[in-house]
Formats: sequence, structure tokens, C-alpha cells
Amino acid sequence: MRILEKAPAKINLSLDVLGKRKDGFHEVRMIMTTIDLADRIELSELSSGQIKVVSHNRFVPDDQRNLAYQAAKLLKERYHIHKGVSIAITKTIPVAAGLAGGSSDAAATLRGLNRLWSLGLSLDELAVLGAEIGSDVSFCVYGGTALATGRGEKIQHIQAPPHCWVVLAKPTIGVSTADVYRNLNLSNIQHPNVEGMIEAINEKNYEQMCGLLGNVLENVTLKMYPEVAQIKDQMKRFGADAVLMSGSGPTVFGLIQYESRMHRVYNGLRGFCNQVFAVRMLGE
Ligand SMILES: C[C@](O)(CO)[C@H](O)COP(=O)(O)OP(=O)(O)OC[C@H]1O[C@@H](n2ccc(N)nc2=O)[C@H](O)[C@@H]1O
Ligand SMILES: Nc1ncnc2c1ncn2[C@@H]1O[C@H](COP(=O)(O)OP(=O)(O)OP(=O)(O)O)[C@@H](O)[C@H]1O
Repeated sequence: MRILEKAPAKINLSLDVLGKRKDGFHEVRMIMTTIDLADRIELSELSSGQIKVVSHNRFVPDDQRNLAYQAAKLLKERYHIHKGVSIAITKTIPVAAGLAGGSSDAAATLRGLNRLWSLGLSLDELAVLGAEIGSDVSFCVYGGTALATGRGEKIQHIQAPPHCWVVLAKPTIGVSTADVYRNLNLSNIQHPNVEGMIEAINEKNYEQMCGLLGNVLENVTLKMYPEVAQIKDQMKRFGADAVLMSGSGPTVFGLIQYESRMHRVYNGLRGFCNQVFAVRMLGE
């Protein structure tokens, strides 16, 4: 049997950090939404009991460091599964980009193996398991749009954002999420208005949503990698309605209401950056 799962990327429309926790993680409050930029996960049964990962991408590990591998191992051990699985990952989401590519691959593997191995687990149960793999995995199990709290694993679903285009540009650098959190100065944070963002989304108020985009990790990454600021400036110059870095970066996204403007921003950015995408929010 063969199972296919789509693993979409996320962007953070609002990302606030409330403080550092005793376990070393940070307490966050963020609005996440899935976008139509996705990896594809293909799961096939292996009678040998082995977990095999194939990705044909030199930036993606094909061993136990792969988050999809970790998802399979977790389910296999927890539910005493003797069969193995081959996980073929077709990567489209840029790696180490702030778009939760690895987390979404892990989440898709959890959903797919739940079907392949007939485990009968609910999405809520898979999301709890996902948190053992990484902070973004729980959200990726559900997708859609949500307020994520705790270290990112507590998910409250909210409505889909108003329709718009999202242009993404990823500079060639990859960013370590741990480094960005480590360099965040908690005594000097300009907190974004997360509640206002929820209100804007509920009211489908596009202008208000654009005005309230905010990410406290942005300044940290901008200091480490000035090229991210250049891409932000270019995206604004080409006419994006609002621009922000996603997660710990370095990917920058711009929101754009009109299709003709989207083409201008997309084509403009392609001259500066080789990983540029124009997609819709999935949101629901
Ligand atoms: C930046 C975001 O992508 C925003 O959605 C997430 O907060 C990060 O999620 P993630 O990549 O799944 O993070 P994890 O793999 O759980 O953690 C990677 C590292 O980031 C730091 N980390 C992560 C999440 C969090 N709430 N506080 C942290 O301090 C920790 O040093 C951790 O060792
Ligand atoms: N399935 C996977 N896809 C991509 N990277 C993976 C995967 N599994 C493990 N990794 C490792 O994880 C690192 C971070 O990659 P990923 O693309 O998940 O980062 P990210 O988009 O910044 O994540 P987040 O937004 O959740 O912080 C990579 O450098 C890679 O070595």
C-alpha cells in the first residue's frame, strides 16, 4: 500500500515571545497559517521493519536526524509496529527557512502512518505526539490558521485570514532557530499586537491585518544577516502591501491583494533571489 500526504509550509503573521521558561524554551504567542507551498510525502510499507528516508536534497538528512524519520520511529515504538516504512520526500519548501518544512514533513508522516498502520488516532492525539518531535509540529498536524501558545504546541484554531497573495523570498543563507532564540534580548522587546491580529482576521479586515504584522525574532535575524533587510526593502519597493520575516527566518514574505501587483513583486524579486514563490494562503 502507498499513501500520499501534502505537507504545507506555514508563515507567522504575528510572533510574540513572553519570556524564557525553566526548560530552556521560550513562551510564545503567535498566529500561524498554512500556505500553498508544500512538500510531498509518499509512504510505502516495508516488510523488513526498517525506516528509510529518501529526499534527493543535499540539505535534508536521510537518517534519524530527519524529522519525518523521527515521526515514524515515535509511532512505531509507541504502538509496537513491526513493519517498516519507506518515506519519500519531494522537497519544495526551502530548508532552514522559517517555514516549518521539516516540521510539516513530520506532521504529514504522522497523519499518513496513522492511515497506513490503521492506528485510529485523532488529529488531537497526533498533535500531542508531534510536540515530542518539535514545537511547530503540532500546528502542522492540523494546518489551517491558529493561535499557538506554550512553546508553540498549544493550538487554538481561528478563522482563515482574508484572501490575498503571498510572495516569499528566501536568501541563500540558512538560519538556526536555536541561535535566533538565544540572541533574543528579552529586556528589549517591542511586542506585536497578537489580539488585534486575531480581531483583524475574524473581521476579514485585510488592511488591519497588514498593519499589524509583527515578529519579535525579526530584529535578531536582521542583525545577524543584513541581506534579509535588503530583501524586505526590495519587496516593499516592488509594491507589497506589507512585509515580514517568517518564524526565525530568513524567508521574507509579502502580502499582496491584487494579482497584477503580485506578478510585479514576484518578477522583481527573482532578479535578486533564486528562491522566490507566489502562493495563496490555505488558511481554512
Ligand atoms: C520560530 C518558530 O518556527 C515559529 O513558528 C518556532 O518557534 C520554532 O519551532 P521549531 O523549529 O519546531 O523549534 P524546536 O525544534 O522545537 O526547537 C529548536 C530550538 O529553538 C528554541 N526554541 C524553540 C521554540 C520555543 N518556543 N522556544 C525556543 O527557545 C530552542 O532553543 C530549541 O532548541
Ligand atoms: N524533513 C526535513 N526537511 C528539511 N529539513 C530537515 C528535515 N528533517 C530534518 N531537517 C533538518 O532540520 C533543519 C531545519 O530545517 P527546516 O526546513 O525544518 O527549518 P525551518 O523551516 O526553519 O523550521 P521552523 O520554521 O520550524 O523553525 C535543516 O537544516 C535540516 O538539517
